[in-house]
Amino acid sequence: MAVSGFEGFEKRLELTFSGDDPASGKGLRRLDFFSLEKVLHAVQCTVVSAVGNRYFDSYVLSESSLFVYPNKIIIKTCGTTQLLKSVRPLVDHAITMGLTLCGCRYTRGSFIFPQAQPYPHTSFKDEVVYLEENLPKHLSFKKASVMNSKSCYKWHVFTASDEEDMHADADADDLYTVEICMTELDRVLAKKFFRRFNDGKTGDSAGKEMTEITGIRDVNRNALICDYAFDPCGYSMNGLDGNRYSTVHVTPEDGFSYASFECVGSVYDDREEFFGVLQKVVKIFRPAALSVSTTCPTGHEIWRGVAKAIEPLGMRLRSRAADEFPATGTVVSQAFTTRRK
Ligand SMILES: C[S@+](CC[C@H](N)C(=O)[O-])C[C@H]1O[C@@H](n2cnc3c(N)ncnc32)[C@H](O)[C@@H]1O
Repeated sequence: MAVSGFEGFEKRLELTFSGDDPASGKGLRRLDFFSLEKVLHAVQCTVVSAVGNRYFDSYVLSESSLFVYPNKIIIKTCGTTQLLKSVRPLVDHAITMGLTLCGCRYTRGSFIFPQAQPYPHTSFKDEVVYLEENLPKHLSFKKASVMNSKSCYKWHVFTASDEEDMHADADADDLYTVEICMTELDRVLAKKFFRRFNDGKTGDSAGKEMTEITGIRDVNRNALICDYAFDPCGYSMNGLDGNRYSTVHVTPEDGFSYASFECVGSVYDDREEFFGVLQKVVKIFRPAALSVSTTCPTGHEIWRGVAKAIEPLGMRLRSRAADEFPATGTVVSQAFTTRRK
């Protein structure tokens, strides 16, 4: 842990692969646990809990989460982890399974303690150079951007795609991703993510209790939840609802408190339901500042209405930035703070 405090802001990497696995259809899910642990060792985190369903496997990590689909891997890590060190080994493992990397997306907010980050996370420039050096050369359609650059909530985005991904039918993918980063959590609410000294509970049982008492269970009652409470504080959970994941991570310590929520949805889903989820999440933490970043197939404006959902909760939209990324779609980053700020 950094001397200054725990870095809650996650780095998030999504790798998409092409190629068939007609025998089992399991693709990357065939990657054995020992190999996964080795990759995570390079990143400097470990698995603390795991659960899978018909569609994907989910792992709660000592520093956030990992999701493995047959043709996609999403890793999100916080603290001083070296997430990008997973790129090479994951691409190499995939090759042994007959899969080829066709898309890469890396996103993160602005670190609270940037000076504590190890290489290659020392700056966004270093991260981009590292990615360019470690991604296969056929991913030649690249773009890097720092969005909302005037706000304290800068949103860093890097994408790379191959020719096939560039010409894939954009309408075939109806999924969007929402990443919410919250800071300066309400102190009373943040206390719920602390454990009592010697509570006699396991990380799993304490996690289950936090999921219930904080209202996280109510965000999506259909989800199968894999949760974990750290000692003396901190919380992580992965939700599995069919082929869709959601994830919550909490660093409740005063002075650098942080919580994140991420989920996927379909552009054809009921928007009101999505806004309801946003409101539930904000009410669980009542942060003084938050950002909502949506990544969505171009032409579907999922970001519209986000401010309408969040402003009635006493927050004001301070900045909004949008940008297009090849084969990825439209990314919109919106930053809010409480009205009193
Ligand atoms: C891993 S969790 C959640 C991470 C997530 N990115 C976030 O900050 O919301 C981090 C919280 O757990 C606490 N924690 C306690 N033991 C930990 C451990 N062994 N590894 C990582 N975090 C631990 C940290 O102090 C912090 O409050």
